[in-house]
Amino acid sequence: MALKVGIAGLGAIGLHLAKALDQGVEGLELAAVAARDHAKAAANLAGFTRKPAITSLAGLADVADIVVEAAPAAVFEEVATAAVAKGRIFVPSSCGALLPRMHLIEAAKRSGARIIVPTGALLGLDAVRAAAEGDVESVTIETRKPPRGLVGAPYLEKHKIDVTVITTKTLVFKGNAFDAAQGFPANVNVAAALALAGIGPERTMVEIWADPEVTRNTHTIRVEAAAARLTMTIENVPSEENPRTGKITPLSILACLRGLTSTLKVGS
Ligand SMILES: NC(=O)C1=CN([C@@H]2O[C@H](COP(=O)(O)OP(=O)(O)OC[C@H]3O[C@@H](n4cnc5c(N)ncnc54)[C@H](OP(=O)(O)O)[C@@H]3O)[C@@H](O)[C@H]2O)C=CC1
Ligand SMILES: O=C([O-])CC(=O)C(=O)O
Repeated sequence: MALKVGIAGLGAIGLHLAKALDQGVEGLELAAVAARDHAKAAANLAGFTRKPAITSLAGLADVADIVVEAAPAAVFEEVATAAVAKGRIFVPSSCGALLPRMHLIEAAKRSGARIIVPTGALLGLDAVRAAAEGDVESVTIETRKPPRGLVGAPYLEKHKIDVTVITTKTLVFKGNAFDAAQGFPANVNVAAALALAGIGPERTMVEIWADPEVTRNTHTIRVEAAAARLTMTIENVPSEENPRTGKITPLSILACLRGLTSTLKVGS
């Protein structure tokens, strides 16, 4: 029987994922979505072959085996708490919001839920996880975004940094992944995912650059480990709906969901 999928948020990630599931993915069925604006959601779902139910954020966990969170970080807790309490498979996009809520992992152990953080807009988490089974000296991520992809970040507002007037590449943040995720909740979920895959949010170091010379959201990770040295870069095409979000993100989550049911799964 197909696993039922619920999606919180129908934006750059959620709507693309919903469309892909509606087109048919073996072993998965789109059962429900949660949206802020139900009329807008109904319009977005109008052409779907099988219309999913529209529920509340917490209500997704009542009908879905797999709850995908693809909403603003501000509502993460509502989706996550219900999914974990009901023992579902929880797939967070706003994984930066998981860092200050590690109690959810203990709650998942009690309920039987699983929390599966997708690679999302990043790359190489298979190799980082493998390296972290041994000794790792350092993990860093350097993120370069067109300035418009950083607008609205609380860290920039707090420090009165106006990225819209930047004309040359500028380092706007340097620190650990925990602080990066708090200061840039809609911009560097990749840093949180990297931290969770490797050596944790305190030891994972992050640089964020506002760079008018780049057109893509570009992430370079560097790992110095006993078993290997890794340097990898991904250059993400920003999505039309949300320039902060690379187009690869819903594709990565789709690949992650396929991996939950497929007979052949490639990569760790
Ligand atoms: N892990 C990763 O690699 C990546 C993670 N992300 C993160 O994933 C999350 C989603 O990103 P993205 O799809 O680009 O964001 P969008 O802003 O494009 O979409 C978010 C959606 O959530 C909806 N929404 C807002 N409030 C609520 C609510 N209370 N209940 C239900 N739905 C709500 C919005 O509706 P409306 O438009 O009507 O307000 C919108 O449809 C973000 O936190 C983002 O930072 C993004 C890229 C990569
Ligand atoms: O990590 C994020 O939140 C989004 C991001 O940088 C990208 O999509 O390239």
